[in-house]
Amino acid sequence: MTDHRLPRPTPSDPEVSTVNPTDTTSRPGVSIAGVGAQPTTASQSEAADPVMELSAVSVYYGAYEAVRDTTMPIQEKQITAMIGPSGCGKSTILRSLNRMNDLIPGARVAGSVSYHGQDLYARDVDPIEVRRRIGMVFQKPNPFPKSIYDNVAYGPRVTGMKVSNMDDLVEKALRDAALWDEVKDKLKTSGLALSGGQQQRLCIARTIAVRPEIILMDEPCSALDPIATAKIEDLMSELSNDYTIVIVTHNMQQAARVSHYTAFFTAEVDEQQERHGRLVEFSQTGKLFTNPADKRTEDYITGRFG
Ligand SMILES: Nc1ncnc2c1ncn2[C@@H]1O[C@H](COP(=O)(O)OP(=O)(O)OP(=O)(O)O)[C@@H](O)[C@H]1O
Repeated sequence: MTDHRLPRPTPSDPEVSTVNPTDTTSRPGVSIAGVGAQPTTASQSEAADPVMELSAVSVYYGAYEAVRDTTMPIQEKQITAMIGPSGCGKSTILRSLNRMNDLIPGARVAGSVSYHGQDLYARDVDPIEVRRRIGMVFQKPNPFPKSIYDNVAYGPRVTGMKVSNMDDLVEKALRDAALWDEVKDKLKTSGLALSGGQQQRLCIARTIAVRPEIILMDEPCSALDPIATAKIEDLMSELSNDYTIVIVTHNMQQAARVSHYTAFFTAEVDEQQERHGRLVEFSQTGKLFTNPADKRTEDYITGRFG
C-alpha cells in the first residue's frame, strides 16, 4: 500500500525541535525528504474515502475573515467542484488545500485541513512538499518561457526527483495530459507558441510530471474557447481515474458535467456590512443540481441570484 504520510524530519535531525501536532501555525521552508505519494490503483468503488478534510476552516486576509467555518471532505479520485457567486471565497478555500495562501502576506488559515489524516498546517510539514503532492493549475495558462520539453521536465529537475529516463517521463506526462500527439514533433518549441488550450494542457502535464496525488484547478477553462474547454473537461474525467481533482468554476454547467461532488458557497453580509464567504451546501453533484437541500442553492442554480 502506498504511504501517503507527509514525511517528517526524524528526531535525530538537528533542525527538529519539538513537534506539536495541534499547532496550526505555518513555518515555511522546513525541509523534508520527498517520498512521492503515487496515485494508487484503487478502483472507483474503493475510492469513496476522503483524502482531505476541511474542518471549521476560516481564512483571513489580515483582520478580514474572507471565508467562515468551512467543513467538507474531498473524496479520493473524484472531482469536487466549488461554485458560487464572485467573491464568496472559492479560490481562497482552494488555495488553503495546498498552502498557497502561505504565499500571500497577511493570509491566515484557522481550523483544520487534513491530508490522509495529517494536519497540513502542522509545524513540521514542508509547504513545498505539500504543493508537490497537491498541485495547482491556474485560470490563465502560464507555461514557462521554455521549450515544451523543459516545461514538463522542470518540476522533476528542481524537486530532485529520481528519474531514470526523463524522455519517458515527459512523454508519459504529455500523453496523460492528452497533448502528446499534438506536440511530439516539436518538443523543443517554446511552450508559449502553443494555443491557449494546448498551453493549459501543457500546464496540466507540468503538474502531473511531479506525480501529485491531488490536482487543484482554479477556473482552468475560463480563458479558453468551447472546443478547448471540452478537451479539458474530457481530460479531467480521464484524470479522475488516477487523481483527485478539485475545481473552482463559474460555470454551473461545467460543474454539473464533470464533477462528482459540488460545494456551493455564497457571501453573507454581517451587521458591519462586511461580506464573508460561507459554504451553504456540499453534496453529490446530481443531488445538488436536482434536489438541493438549501433554498439559497436552489435560487443560485436556477439563476434567481448570483
Ligand atoms: N490576496 C487577497 N488579499 C485580500 N483580500 C483578498 C485576497 N484574495 C481574495 N480576497 C478577498 O477574499 C474574498 C474571497 O475572494 P476569492 O477570490 O476567494 O473569491 P472567489 O469566490 O474565488 O471569487 P471569484 O469567483 O470572483 O474569483 C473577497 O472578498 C476578496 O476580495
